[in-house]
Amino acid sequence: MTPTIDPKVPPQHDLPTPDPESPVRSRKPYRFSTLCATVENPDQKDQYGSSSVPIYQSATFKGVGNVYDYSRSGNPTRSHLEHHVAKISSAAHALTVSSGMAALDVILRILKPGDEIIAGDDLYGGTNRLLTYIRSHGGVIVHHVDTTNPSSILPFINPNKTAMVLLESPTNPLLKIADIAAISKDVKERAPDAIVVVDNTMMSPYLQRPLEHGADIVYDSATKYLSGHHDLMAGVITCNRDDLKKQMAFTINSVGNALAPNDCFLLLRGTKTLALRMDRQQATSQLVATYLHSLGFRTHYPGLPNHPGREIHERIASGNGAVLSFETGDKEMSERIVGGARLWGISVSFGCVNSLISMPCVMSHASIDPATRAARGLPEDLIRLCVGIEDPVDLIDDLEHALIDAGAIAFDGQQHKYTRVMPSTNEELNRAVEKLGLGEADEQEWFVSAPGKVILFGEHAVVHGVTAIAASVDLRCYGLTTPRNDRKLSVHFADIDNFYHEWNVDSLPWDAVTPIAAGQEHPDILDQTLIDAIVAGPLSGLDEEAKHAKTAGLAFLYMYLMLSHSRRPAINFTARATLPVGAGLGSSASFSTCAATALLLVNRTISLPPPPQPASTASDSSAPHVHISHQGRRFIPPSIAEQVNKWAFVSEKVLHGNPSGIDNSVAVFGGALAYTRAGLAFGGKGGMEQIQGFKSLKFLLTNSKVPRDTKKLVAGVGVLKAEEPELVDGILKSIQSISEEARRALADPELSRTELLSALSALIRENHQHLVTLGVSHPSLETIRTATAAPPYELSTKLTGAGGGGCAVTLVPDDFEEGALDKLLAELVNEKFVPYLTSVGGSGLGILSPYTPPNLAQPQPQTAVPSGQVTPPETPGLVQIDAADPLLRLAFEKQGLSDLTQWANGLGRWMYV
Ligand SMILES: Nc1ncnc2c1ncn2[C@@H]1O[C@H](COP(=O)(O)OP(=O)(O)O)[C@@H](O)[C@H]1O
Ligand SMILES: C[C@@](O)(CCOP(=O)(O)O)CC(=O)O
Repeated sequence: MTPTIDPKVPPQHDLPTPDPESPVRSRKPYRFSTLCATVENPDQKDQYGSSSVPIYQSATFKGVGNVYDYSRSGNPTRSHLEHHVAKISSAAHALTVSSGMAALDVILRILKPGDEIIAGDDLYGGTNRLLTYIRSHGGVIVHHVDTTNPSSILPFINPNKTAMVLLESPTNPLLKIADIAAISKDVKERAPDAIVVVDNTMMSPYLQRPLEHGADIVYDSATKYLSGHHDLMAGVITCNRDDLKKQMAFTINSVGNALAPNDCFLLLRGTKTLALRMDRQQATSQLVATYLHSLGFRTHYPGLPNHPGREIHERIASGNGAVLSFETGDKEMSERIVGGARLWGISVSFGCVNSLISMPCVMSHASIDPATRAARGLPEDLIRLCVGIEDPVDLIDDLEHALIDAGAIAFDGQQHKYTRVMPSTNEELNRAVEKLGLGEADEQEWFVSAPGKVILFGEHAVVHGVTAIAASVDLRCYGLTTPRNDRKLSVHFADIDNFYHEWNVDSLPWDAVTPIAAGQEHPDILDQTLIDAIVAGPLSGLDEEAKHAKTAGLAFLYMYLMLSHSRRPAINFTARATLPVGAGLGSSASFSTCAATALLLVNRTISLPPPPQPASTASDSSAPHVHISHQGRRFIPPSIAEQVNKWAFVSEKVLHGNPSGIDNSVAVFGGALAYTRAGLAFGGKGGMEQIQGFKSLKFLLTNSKVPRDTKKLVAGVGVLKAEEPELVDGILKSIQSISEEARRALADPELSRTELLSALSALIRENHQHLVTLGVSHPSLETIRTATAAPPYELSTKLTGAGGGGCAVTLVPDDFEEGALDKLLAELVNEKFVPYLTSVGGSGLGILSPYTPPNLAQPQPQTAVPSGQVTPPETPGLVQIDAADPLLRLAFEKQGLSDLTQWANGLGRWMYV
């Protein structure tokens, strides 16, 4: 596919600049508005000299071999229009069809199954819908990336597969800027056959001509500025390449979606005033944007000095257009503003001479499901304004009235002017939670959590392919990402000596990253080059004493660099856990799961399914039934859980060298699992299976408080296995049969409760002895074992996790007397151990829903309150919030550890795997 026209040389137009009349003063080429107003086609002179192009309202044309025969294939009014559009677009060819979406459809039909498209992630809803359709019905692979960052496209360009890159700039409705020129150059260098397509509707050919910046095809919804009056629907396509024009003209003729003669006439008339309308509309837009910005609303308009893409936009376009959007901080307030405006008509679309107001999330972008909207950072409270040609004073006056009536601004007697009424602190906080995941480039907030684990049988042996049995514990790690606006990345590990560190995003070792191609998974082996680059770069200045934080930082940075290569978001990540760190209860896996989930969400590698349906009422039997009782369990689909699990395993490898994967699997999936490492399967094929029964068992976990190093302990068993293979193999076999026996006992309905408990007790003692032989016990663990085994307790205890210190787990029978338990706990505490009576088998990975109304001020009570009893108000816990800081982060970091879980649960609805 070689272009027959050099796109760098604009084609000559048929409205020639008149010859110089004087040798000293030459005539200049006609300017845009002159071209617009002058509809002339030397090849189509009208026989009567009509001043306006006539409407050839005829389906057929008589005769054989004439220029026109059937209006589906060609019509004189349409030819006039297409000639005119090509002229004002500086294009060799123009085609006109029945709508902007019809234009995109014609363009997309160039693709074949298996082709790949790279498209933006802030696209018009209709474009998104059509792309989704061709993905599911046309076998075309669509990658949505942040096109406002040219380097985000690079990892997705495949010289053999990328067939099209679809851009919008400015995007609608967030007005983000894509560098069409730089992206076109990058694409052409890497995939010369790929076609760059630009939706230029927001700008029109007056303000931006992407063909001049390297695009191959440009299309406009001519329903907007080109026609200007919202009295017709049309789409135009322009290009310089003959081959592309031929192919698209073939499609138009085949499907019959060319623009009808009457609409061609109206569109031709509309284009004559394009420049005049646009000049007025964008001048007023600048005034409106400045007005809203000065009131303190977050306003998106490329004409504002703080617009992040302003410089690029000025390079590729000659004006800022007449669409802008702003955020109020409160969806209901936005609805009141939109409802209160009179001159601004509530309507979808834009480009009309009349001004319009809308809320994209409930109108033009409603066809994008809420989860995708959230993932792509479209704020639910966003108001879009499309400015018309009315008097600017009237427009601003009307908007001001709507803002006042909605309570968004109020008169400040001291300042003698209207100022913004900030949503109250709680509303701001609610908004902060509501914005979880609703981030645009600089707005990612996700709150996630994952449980720790207790291994009942099979630790260490599981590394070598033996089946292990583990369950989640009700102690959790929490992770929160919040946006930063200073191009920095920071981590705050509150549990590791309150470690905090920040880096400039752009100075991270990006060059050392080999991005993982779309659709591929992280390889089994870690990228040592990247690890070395992180250790030698961002981690090099850190204090040697911060060893644990450094390892956690390494795991976090490794995932950040791999996952954020295209987006490079500036964020803070804070982790806090109610779990003891490094005690054998899987703190590293729950941390890894939180970090992996947050990074996958921030980078939009995963996005949540749409919000749950509202609960059905008894009177509405037709509504889908929703299980309120499961409290969001099973909301996160297995595909997302598996992806998180893979990345959590990557992080575990960074932290532990050769982990089995059991800890992260429990942290992600929750419940109780029989887990066998894939690839090594000792007792059969690898995999994991949920097992029931643990929830009803009572366990005592005792932290010896002796620090240990999982990596070294796992490596130590590896060395022993190499040195004494027979001994270790024998132990592995025995542990395999212990796990199998435990699984059988738990699943056996015939076994009485007493028999089950005594079988498990025996297996616990046996397993512990094998771990002693493997050399991973510790005197402190033996002390705990002896104390719990002594009369009158006579309980069975084993070490759990890597051993060498850390925790021991003790099975507590149902009928174990409470007084005896208290006495045992007191003895353990007396020995300076920390006992926990935990419950096991609860939920795995949780993500705080971005959909539900949050409840920051009043955490949900955790226990059921008998009816009739008044619940005393909970202490909000959110006190002393520094308004300058991101509220949610501050509240999270300040929350007391003992209340952390209750506080987090009270924030809103958690969705679990
Ligand atoms: N809440 C946390 N914040 C930051 N890093 C953590 C956290 N929890 C665990 N880690 C990382 O995991 C390491 C502990 O792993 P490990 O010794 O295996 O303990 P565990 O048995 O609890 O998983 C820590 O040194 C740290 O690097
Ligand atoms: C020893 C081992 O079986 C469990 C490690 O648990 P922990 O790090 O002590 O929580 C190692 C593994 O399975 O990766």
